[in-house]
Amino acid sequence: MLLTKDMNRLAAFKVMLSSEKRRVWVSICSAILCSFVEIIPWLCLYFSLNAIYEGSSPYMYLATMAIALIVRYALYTVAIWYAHLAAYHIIQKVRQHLVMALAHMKIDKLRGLKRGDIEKRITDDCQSLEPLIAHHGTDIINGLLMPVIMTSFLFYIDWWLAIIALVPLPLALTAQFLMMRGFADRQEKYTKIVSNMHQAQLEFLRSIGVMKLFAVDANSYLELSRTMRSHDKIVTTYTKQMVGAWVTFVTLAQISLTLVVPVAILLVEVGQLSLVDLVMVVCISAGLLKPWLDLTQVFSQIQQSTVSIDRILPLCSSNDGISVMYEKPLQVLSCENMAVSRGNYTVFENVNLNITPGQRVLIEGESGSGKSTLLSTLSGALSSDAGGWKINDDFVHDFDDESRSRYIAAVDQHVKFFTGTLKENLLLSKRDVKDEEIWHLLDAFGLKQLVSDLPSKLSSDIGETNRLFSGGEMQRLAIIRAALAKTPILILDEATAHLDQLNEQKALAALREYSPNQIQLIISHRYQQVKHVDAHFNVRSGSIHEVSLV
Ligand SMILES: Nc1ncnc2c1ncn2[C@@H]1O[C@H](COP(=O)(O)OP(=O)(O)OP(=O)(O)O)[C@@H](O)[C@H]1O
Repeated sequence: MLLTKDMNRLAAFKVMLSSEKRRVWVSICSAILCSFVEIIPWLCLYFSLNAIYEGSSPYMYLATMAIALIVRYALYTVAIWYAHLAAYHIIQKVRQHLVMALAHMKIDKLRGLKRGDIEKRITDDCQSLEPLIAHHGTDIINGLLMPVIMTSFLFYIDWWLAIIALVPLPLALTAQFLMMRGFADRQEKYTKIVSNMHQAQLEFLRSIGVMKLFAVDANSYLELSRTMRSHDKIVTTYTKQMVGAWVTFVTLAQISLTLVVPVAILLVEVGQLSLVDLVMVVCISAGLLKPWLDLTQVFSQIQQSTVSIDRILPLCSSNDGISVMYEKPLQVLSCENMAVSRGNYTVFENVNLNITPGQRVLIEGESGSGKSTLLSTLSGALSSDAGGWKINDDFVHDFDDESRSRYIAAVDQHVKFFTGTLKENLLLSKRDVKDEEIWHLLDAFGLKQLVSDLPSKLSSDIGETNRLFSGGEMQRLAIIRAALAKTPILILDEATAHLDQLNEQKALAALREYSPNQIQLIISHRYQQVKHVDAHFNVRSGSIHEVSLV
């Protein structure tokens, strides 16, 4: 499936349907046949009533009616079954496509997305394609064809009555059109508010622990209260508008019967219409415009589903610039005329640095001075406005994910481990590493005893909850994981903040010994304690100053 974010919703919907072409066609053809077959029981009823009226046997018509009903049921089942199968397959494919697109998204863009919003797009928005594909297609075919077929039957009985039956239609549609003007915009606004509310709810749930600690109640959570108030306001306004429009439309669309029956009785009176014709006219005109009535509801639901397509598309890939594979050995790491801003605030302008393999570089500065910003542009988490980091002569921001991760490993304060064993978590870089090498590092970082005491040692489960280890232990494990990747560059952004002085020294010494040629870029507030430093930079007032080593 080839969805791109530059597509419009119709093109995207076509791409989705064409990925399940066979099932979609079977469903459409069955639904069309089903609508045509539906006229047969009505014809049989008409002919059997006429047969009774004329004193002949109606059984042949009744038998045909029974067969037609069975065929109609079978066709309807096939149409709905195939539409559902197509819908489930398409949703699955769209979800897979989104996951792949997220996996290939540039890391800085990925970091710019909110987790709750991504979750909503992948779960709810994809799910709302289900009614669009599984139900609305067959509903529309049935809804459009049935009134046409039944009106043709009415024309067959008496064309004059058929015209009278259709009189309310233009009135109802005009009323509907006038009252529903601007509906699409309102619907879009509504979906946006629901999405914001969803996001605020997720944020609320995420911070509920802190709120409890400070005894803050739900009403004081500003974002949630604000989005709930907007939701309430918009729902009240829409309900008033919708109810008025709907009642007028339903009343107008259902007056066919009221108009047709008196005229039909008059025609019976003057002998132009038989009693059988009168019965049929009453039956048909009672529900004549009902399918078109239902369609208006279907179309408003379709609006909701198409808004979901609009929300899914921005996550899909487009040609954001081509990432290149890079394999040359690192000779020099440099930062060339780099400017970086965050929001409207320029953090750096014109940064120039040169670092050679084996150098340990210390970066310090006041909180908020831009240390993390500087190194986030190297790890790919942030993009620069101008210039950037280079490995040899090539900009790192042009590298594909795999190349970048072969050169750069990074550890920050927020350690993230995944569900799986300790060993799986330590070997995320997929390098072929023997257990002895892992044990060697665990020993050097003072964690050997701790892991030896675990029930399954390196194969012990370690989940997202990180229950097994303390903050400092988790940080050391994260540094070991980064070290095991054996990248020529390692970024440690406050990665030892939870460690005591002794363990911090031990970890940094172990790192140097394990990879003597590695460039180590270390951000630390306790910079006086970092040993064997080859270059020291102080970040201050949007620029970087080299501090002489004593
Ligand atoms: N998304 C953002 N939008 C606007 N400003 C931001 C954003 N993220 C960070 N900043 C600002 O950029 C500046 C640099 O932040 P950065 O995290 O690089 O500082 P730091 O030196 O690493 O701080 P610390 O030592 O406290 O971690 C800060 O003033 C911060 O408030």
